Amino acid sequence: MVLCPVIGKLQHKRVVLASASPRRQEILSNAGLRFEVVPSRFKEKLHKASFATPYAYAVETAKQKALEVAGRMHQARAPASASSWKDLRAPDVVIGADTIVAVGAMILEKPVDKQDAYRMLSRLNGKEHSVFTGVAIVHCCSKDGRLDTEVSEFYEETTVKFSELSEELLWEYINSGEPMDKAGGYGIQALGGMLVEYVHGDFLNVVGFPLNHFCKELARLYYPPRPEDLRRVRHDSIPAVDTFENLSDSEAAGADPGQSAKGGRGGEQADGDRSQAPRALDAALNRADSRPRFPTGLLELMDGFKASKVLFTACKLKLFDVLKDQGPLQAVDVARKLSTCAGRTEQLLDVCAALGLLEKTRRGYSNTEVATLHLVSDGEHSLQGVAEYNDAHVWGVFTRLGLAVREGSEQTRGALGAMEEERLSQSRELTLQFMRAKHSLSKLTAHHVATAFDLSRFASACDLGGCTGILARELAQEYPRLQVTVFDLPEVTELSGGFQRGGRQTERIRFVPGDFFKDSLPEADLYVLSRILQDWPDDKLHKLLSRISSSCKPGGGLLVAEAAAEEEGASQSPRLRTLSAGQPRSPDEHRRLLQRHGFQDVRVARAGDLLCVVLGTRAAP
Ligand SMILES: Cc1cn([C@@H]2O[C@H](COP(=O)(O)OP(=O)(O)OP(=O)(O)O)[C@@H](O)[C@H]2O)c(=O)[nH]c1=O
Repeated sequence: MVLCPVIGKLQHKRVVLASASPRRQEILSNAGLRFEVVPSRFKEKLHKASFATPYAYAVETAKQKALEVAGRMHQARAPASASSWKDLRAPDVVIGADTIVAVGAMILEKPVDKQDAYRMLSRLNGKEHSVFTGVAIVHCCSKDGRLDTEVSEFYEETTVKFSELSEELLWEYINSGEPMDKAGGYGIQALGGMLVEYVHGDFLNVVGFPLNHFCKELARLYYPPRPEDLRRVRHDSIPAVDTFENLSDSEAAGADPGQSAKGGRGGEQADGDRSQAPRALDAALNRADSRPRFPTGLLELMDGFKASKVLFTACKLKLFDVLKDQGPLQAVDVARKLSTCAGRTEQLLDVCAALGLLEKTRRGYSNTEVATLHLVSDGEHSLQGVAEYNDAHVWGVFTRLGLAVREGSEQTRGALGAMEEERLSQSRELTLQFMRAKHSLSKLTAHHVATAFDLSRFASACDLGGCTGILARELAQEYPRLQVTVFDLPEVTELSGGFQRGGRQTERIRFVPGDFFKDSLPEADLYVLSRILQDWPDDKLHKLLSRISSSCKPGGGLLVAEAAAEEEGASQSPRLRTLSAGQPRSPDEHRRLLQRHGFQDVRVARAGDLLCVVLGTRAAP
């Protein structure tokens, strides 16, 4: 995965493709680049004879295309302008490209009509020619209202050989209409591919964009040190989220108490910051001298809470639901539908787009695939419940983290993740929120847990802390003989009815209220603990395992599914660890834990990306 980080360098920038070519758009979006399309109005009218080589012409045309768009967008943002771009951030990067076909010194562009296409194709017939694409990457920066640009340019050459083609075939091809919007009068990616005997070089370069060279150029711009560029270091934080730094409404102020001290970088100033050409910055960051490397990961961590809050807020406002039903929508229309402030809504939408949750095009904002799948409330795989619970509860719990660490008291231990415990004393609404969160997470993992091992030898199972019964349903579906008991606190089992869907297997599932620390456990051949141990500190965990061990018959089983830590002693990713009160454990540590409590033949398997699943058999006492 060499290319992703390179493309990722542009992730938080406003990138504009100054091209109407659908092929370029496709090549770049397939590569994972997020950008807007603003076709250039630059007329391809440079005097060809004044260029020493065909590629010099292509490069200059590409540059003029990109500069025209950068200039137009910059001007449109001027206060006097009536343009709809006025309120938008200026582009950080504008990409222009120009593809030409060259036979010797002759340059062929797009044919103007069928006769022109015929002239071009006849010239190419049976011969080798070169396809050049010139590319310009223009980094823009607004200084005192003036547009400052830094241009990187390059070209790529590919050699193409046409077969000997009959007149009839050429005309048939011309009449297909394909040649008309393509340099040299052919499209190698479609019917034109049949005319081609061989290609030497980058195929995508012929199609319209040399992706490989582009990535190398980005790597050159963003990674290696260049001593002449080591002029200054700037902090290029998470720009998209910075957008909210000058929020003045009370919610934002509460979320970021330190923001007023930062001196609120507003629109123009922030633009100037983030629009810096990357070379000076990144080269400086990678310098080989004694200065430390730029702590990008650390700074992202510092800002991570803002991104979470943006996501929670968008979910709470039902932003993704509105866009699912009615998108794409412009910011004002979203604001109208949500009854929110238009300016702030636009900021929220832009940040969501920068975070990859929304797509922004000229037609407006729409959900990305991940938002459609996981952030729309009624989706089968919706994680809205997790967002809602984290926002309503976990967020507040974590604000007491300092106190919890200092005092270590029972009341504040929840700040380290023992949500279960804290939930007990809370309201019915909070219990429901917790259940919705667990329900949506279980939906993601239940199938993996149920199928990590062949459990068909067990006739009955008891899912301890099984909440809404998602895993129980999956187990019952997977093992047609299996009777499953869901054992959870009375306030949970009481509310679990609201989460049930009908289905043949439900008669094999029963819900039993109880506390696994106090009440006797229902009888079962197999006990299941899915994402339970991580919520408890060692003393409670050993108490629970020893109770299970006493209830389990020899030959019975214990199936444990937990967030996976990579290896011995390795900690889990922060994403997982923040949910845990207990220690993160590696698969081997889980194995030893089960062995210590009388289980043998302990086997370990991975379940999806998230969980490790451990199965042990109760030895005879
Ligand atoms: C040889 C070849 C070219 N093309 C297309 O030819 C256009 C070149 O014209 P351009 O002037 O560089 O681009 P444009 O289409 O006018 O767009 P713009 O960048 O806005 O000027 C681009 O489309 C290319 O994909 C193909 O699709 N397949 C091929 O095999």
